[in-house]
Amino acid sequence: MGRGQKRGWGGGGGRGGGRGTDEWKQDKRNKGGFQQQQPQTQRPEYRNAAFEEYYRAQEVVPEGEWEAFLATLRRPLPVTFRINGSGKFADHLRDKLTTDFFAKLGGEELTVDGERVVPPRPLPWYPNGYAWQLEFSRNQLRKLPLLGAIHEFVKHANDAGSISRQEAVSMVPPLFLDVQPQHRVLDMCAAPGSKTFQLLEALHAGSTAGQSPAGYVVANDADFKRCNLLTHQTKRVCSPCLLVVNHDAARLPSRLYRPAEPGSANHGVRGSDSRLDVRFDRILADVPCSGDGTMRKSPDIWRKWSIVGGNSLHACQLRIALHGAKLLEVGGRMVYSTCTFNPVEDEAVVAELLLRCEGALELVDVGDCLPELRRMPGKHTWKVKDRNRFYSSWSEACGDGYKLLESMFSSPAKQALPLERCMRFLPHHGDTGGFFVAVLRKVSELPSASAPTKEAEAEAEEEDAGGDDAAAAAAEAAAAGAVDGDGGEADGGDEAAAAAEAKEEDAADGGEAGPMEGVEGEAEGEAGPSKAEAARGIDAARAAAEAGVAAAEAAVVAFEKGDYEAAKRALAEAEAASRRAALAAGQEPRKSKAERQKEQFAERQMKSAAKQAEQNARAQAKARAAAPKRGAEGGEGAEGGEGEEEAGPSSIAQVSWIRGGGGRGRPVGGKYAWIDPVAPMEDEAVLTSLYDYYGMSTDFPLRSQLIMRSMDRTPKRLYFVSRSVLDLMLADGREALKVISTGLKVFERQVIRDQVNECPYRLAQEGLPLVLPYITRQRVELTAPVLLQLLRHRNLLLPAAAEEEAKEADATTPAGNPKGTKPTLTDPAVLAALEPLKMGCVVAELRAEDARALGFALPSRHTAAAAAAAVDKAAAAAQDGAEAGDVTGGLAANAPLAVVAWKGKASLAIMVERSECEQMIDKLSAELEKQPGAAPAAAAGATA
Ligand SMILES: C[S@@+](CC[C@H](N)C(=O)[O-])C[C@H]1O[C@@H](n2cnc3c(N)ncnc32)[C@H](O)[C@@H]1O
Repeated sequence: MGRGQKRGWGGGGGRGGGRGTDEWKQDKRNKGGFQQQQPQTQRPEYRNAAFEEYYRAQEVVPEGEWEAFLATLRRPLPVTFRINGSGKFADHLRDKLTTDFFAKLGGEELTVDGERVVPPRPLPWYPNGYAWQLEFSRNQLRKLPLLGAIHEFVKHANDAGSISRQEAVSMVPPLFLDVQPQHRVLDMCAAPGSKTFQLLEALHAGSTAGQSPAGYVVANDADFKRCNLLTHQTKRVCSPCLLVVNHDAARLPSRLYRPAEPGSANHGVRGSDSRLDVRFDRILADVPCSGDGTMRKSPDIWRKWSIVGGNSLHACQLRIALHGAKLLEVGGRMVYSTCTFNPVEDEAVVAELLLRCEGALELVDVGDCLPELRRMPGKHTWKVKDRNRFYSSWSEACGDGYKLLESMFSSPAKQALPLERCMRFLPHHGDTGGFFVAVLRKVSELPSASAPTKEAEAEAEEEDAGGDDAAAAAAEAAAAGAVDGDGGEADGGDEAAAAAEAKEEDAADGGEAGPMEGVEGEAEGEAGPSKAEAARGIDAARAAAEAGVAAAEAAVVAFEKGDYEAAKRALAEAEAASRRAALAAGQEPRKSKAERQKEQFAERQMKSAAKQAEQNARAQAKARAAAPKRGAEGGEGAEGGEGEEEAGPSSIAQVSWIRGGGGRGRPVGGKYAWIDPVAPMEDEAVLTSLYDYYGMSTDFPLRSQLIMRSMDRTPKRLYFVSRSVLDLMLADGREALKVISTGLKVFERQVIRDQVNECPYRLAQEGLPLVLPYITRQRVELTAPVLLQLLRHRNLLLPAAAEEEAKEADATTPAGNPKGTKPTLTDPAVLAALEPLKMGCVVAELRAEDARALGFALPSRHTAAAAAAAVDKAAAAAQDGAEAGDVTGGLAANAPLAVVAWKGKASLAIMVERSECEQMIDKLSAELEKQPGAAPAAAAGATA
């Protein structure tokens, strides 16, 4: 496809430099992820002399390939996607795409208006043929119905979570990380979460429904809003093993402290807290970068590119990488990646990291892995340029260079490192974007890390005990400001402030000088205030921010009392203090992140107070009303039950621990008061009703691993967290971790007004694969045709109600059909099985016999002990290098076919999103059609 042509499913049109942010914008603009290319006349000219001069000089492109490199960069990016999960369903999707669609396109010779249709191709290096590349022009899409059908299919699959659209080279770093189910994994710069998704999939590989792997993934991003996006994007993995946190990656807590239990001999004794050194087996440092490898997707970078972007991010990237090295377990693996070609952000960071770690970290030779993935070896020498000229060495630049750091330069010591083991992916080699990946292994403790001094430890405890959340908030605001809204360029002042505070954190963290030393100093020396100035700024920032937090807490108290005027005054005070904190931290007097968060928090409090008052009034009115009202019955209508919470001060839950925010109902406001809390569900009445109603085996750890994200006694949703994630949160008694989200939604509150409500919670479809094996009641098995019928119609009348309907239905339609007759459940075996079940939530699942015949996962029933044993077995097998099984559990895509449904008086209705239903319909009917002698009608399911 030539430069002037429009691509039907192209990237393009993105604003700004950062790939992460740009991916986010694309996702927001176009849910299906397939956007139309802008007409060429609206495009900027794809030239940038500074870019060309810089990269010609760096010699990152092999001799003779420069024109091909530039030409490819100027073309839009083909669409690439990967199939989520693995095992039968993933294979089914791949095979369907191949046989039903791609094969029908024929070979190379297909043309539309003389333009060749590029055949879809699997990415040859991606395992199992699960990743594909498509490249159709808009004209082709319009004129060739089959391409339109492919477009629709892929769009639906994307919506339903069966595939993920992701840039080809962005799929690479997780593949080199080699995550196994027992690993503690950290994704340092995770939003919007496409790689976190892959990491979670790898963690769950080999587990079956009902199992949680022993490991976990901590996904971090400095940007609060993007953390929410990350939470949303990774929801589809349905994992209880994910913890999303919001920190500057270079300041992620490396130690957690757990106070002695109340009642124990040491309770309240200073210094008696137990300490957990936070370490990870796998770390992905996919750092913020100048993003010029994404030019094909974000052509704006052609216009914006300048040398400043990469140079100003180098120190931040190095700080993140160094902190990653510190958090890495000995024997563990870390992948450092960027989407830039720039050696200053790539090899320079890796080389400096290796030198500072003095042999504790080494580059892994992955030359044998993914041999079909073409790559260029890393470079040993490169040049550094400031706004004036190129320099070949630090000695040449140290007097004259503008805002340059020694760590940016190559040196004889760096040249001796095996930097050729780094990998650079060039766009014209695989028709992709550009990327850089280095795979590192920690072979010993970092220098000086193993023996922090006594003073440093005492200092660290002092610092932690002080609970300087305000300073942390100010620092995080500064750190987050280091990347502009479009995900790329550092702002010198913010960067320096963040760096200064990072230094403070390092001291508090045990004074591990060694490899960390100098990064911040250099950044300060060149780009920001002096150390003394920075320290004074921090003190002032801390004082102001503490005042801000106190005022915000006063605002919360006032809101809770209903004194809105006092609350507004306190909020104004909090805002002013927050502005002072930002100024003192060396930021521009624009609104800081902390300010915005506090404002949003206050706004939420205001809304929640108003809602509470309204609910109170409603509850009172309801109590006064004598006559029972007819309630919603089943199906989507029943979801209205969510608003049925009682209100008032008595509705605040009393729990044994809280992490994160707390807000309303939390006596001291909580460290991160503006974030939803994480607290255990400890209401015995609710727990008992869950166990009883669903007949859950008592070894399923609802009592310890069910959490809520609000302090209401009747929270709307209940989430299940894996033991490993829970342990991490419990170890964090001082709330060093700023938890944004965790847990897999397993129950949702559901109250039906005219029905005795035996259990106030229905199951949530996303948590079903996890809990179903432990459920012994309220399950009904359906034959494949009946399940298909239910999925298609969503609501099936029960016979008695159907008779009523029929009586009411007068005469017939003009076509002679009975008027008003709705799809009805008539299968006697299913009706008999449904009969003894209580009204309310039920699980409708494909019966074992049909599942076996059609090759689906069997409905499973097992105990927690058996699941734990299976997890251990899988972990041991993984450690021995055995292949993971072909079933990936914890992922809805590979669970047995089952849906959350509602048995009402008149009908059986399912409570599953339409797009998910469509995927199930597709899978089920495809398998039914394959059955010998299957009539198309049978495959289509009964329609009456
Ligand atoms: C390249 S994007 C990450 C893309 C992501 N790994 C993915 O595959 O979806 C870089 C991310 O780093 C975040 N970020 C920037 N500075 C950071 C810092 N100091 N600490 C942690 N995250 C940071 C940005 O908000 C952005 O989301």
